[in-house]
Amino acid sequence: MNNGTSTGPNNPQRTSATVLARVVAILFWIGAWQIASMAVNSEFVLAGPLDAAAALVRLLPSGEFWRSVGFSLIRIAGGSAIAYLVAVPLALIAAALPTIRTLLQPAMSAIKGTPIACTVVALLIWFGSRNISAIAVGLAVIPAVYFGVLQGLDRADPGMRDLFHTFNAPVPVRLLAQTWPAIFPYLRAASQSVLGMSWKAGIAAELIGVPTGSVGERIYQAKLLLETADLFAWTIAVVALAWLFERLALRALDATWPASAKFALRFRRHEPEGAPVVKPSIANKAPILTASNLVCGHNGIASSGPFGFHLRAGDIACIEGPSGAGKTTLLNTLAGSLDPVSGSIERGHGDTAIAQVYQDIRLLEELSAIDNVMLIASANLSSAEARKRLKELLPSDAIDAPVSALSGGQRRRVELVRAFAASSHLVLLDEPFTGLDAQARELAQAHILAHMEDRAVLISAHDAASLDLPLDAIISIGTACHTGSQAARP
Ligand SMILES: Nc1ncnc2c1ncn2[C@@H]1O[C@H](COP(=O)(O)OP(=O)(O)OP(=O)(O)O)[C@@H](O)[C@H]1O
Repeated sequence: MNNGTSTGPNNPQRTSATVLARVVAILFWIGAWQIASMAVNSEFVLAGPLDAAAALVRLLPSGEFWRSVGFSLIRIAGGSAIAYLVAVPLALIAAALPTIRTLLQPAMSAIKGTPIACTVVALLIWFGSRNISAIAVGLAVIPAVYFGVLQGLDRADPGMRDLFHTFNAPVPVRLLAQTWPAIFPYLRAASQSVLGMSWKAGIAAELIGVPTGSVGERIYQAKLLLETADLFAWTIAVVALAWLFERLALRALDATWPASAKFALRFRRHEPEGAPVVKPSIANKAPILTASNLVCGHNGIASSGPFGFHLRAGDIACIEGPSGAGKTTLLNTLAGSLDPVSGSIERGHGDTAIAQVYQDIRLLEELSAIDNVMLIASANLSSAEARKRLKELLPSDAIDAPVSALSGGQRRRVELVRAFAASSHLVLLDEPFTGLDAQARELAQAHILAHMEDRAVLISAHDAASLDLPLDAIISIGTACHTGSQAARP
């Protein structure tokens, strides 16, 4: 029976019960520690928690305590920060250049696999003891971050990569809005495991090198003088510092997404002053794009074609064919996301700019509809104009909400607005009306006609007759055999 009581993970009763259970568990172990120290009955061998707490209370007000903490904190935090600054760019370079990746692989694996204690002895000989913790921390953090980032890049969503590539987004936009979210979860997981460990590595290095003024030196002195209570007090302080450091660093990392995508809005592509949003039409209406004997497929295996057609400024053409005929494959080949199996695609302008609406939704889910549009839009398109265009197809309250909160049909309409907000010669639309009701479909078709200006538009559909658009050409793709026949514009 449902008595109205929430039983989910956010239930406050459950949360406070969980906290209480944890406190009880901690108290249990502190009690066990106290009983063990009372049984041993020697403060030198095993000081109890009360002795350690008393020692900590004695240490906390002393300037020497905070100077030692500051000494080690600067080196451990500094070593970690430098390690990130080295490892992230190295991973980006290694992901782009296989030779560099192969070259770095054994070095990173060796650093990762070598115990810190062994490394520290050599580091002491080379660099002395003063900054030993920073170097040891750097060596612990670099491989973890490097391999984490590399894994993120290897598993980056190829669809989002194609999106930024097809729309020819500037490099800073790609790095901040595509690369960063791809590596972010992997970097976070690596950071979670390595940041707490960095304190262990740093303090272990200080215990071996005993640099003057460090936490390691204070722990070493406590051990020499058999001040077990002080030893435990320093250990508690180090554990607390490591915990705090990890929490703050992870919070700072968490704050970077989706902030980085919003920051990327500053780097939108700038067209020359006063240039129209649409690229200037090609002289004499020469073809924007010509496909000759074009055979399309995946991994070198042909699935449709050969195609022969051309598209000129202002053309609206339809690729028509049943499910599985090869419409998406042809569009992705024209966009440059897939290589042709054979034949050629000639771009009339050399730099024929392409915008695309994909069959699967490709939006930055955490960003609003307006931010998704503005990220890709021509820098000459004002935010007010983008908002106006979105309002043609979406309710007002959907424009500033994260797109993850929109319906499938609404998200598709955001993609449509984005495609015509970008500066382009050719817009490829892959079944753009999927999931739209009759009225939304009508509005979407009107949006295309209102904003295509001098662009060519190539649109895929199962049946060209279902489109209420003035078509200049229909490219029909056959059924079972997947070989294409097409009617090029006369
Ligand atoms: N990534 C892939 N690797 C290998 N083959 C693929 C891949 N994607 C699609 N195919 C194959 O290519 C052929 C054409 O698929 P495509 O998605 O282009 O068809 P479509 O006409 O767009 O279909 P639909 O209308 O269902 O979207 C199909 O036989 C499909 O199985």
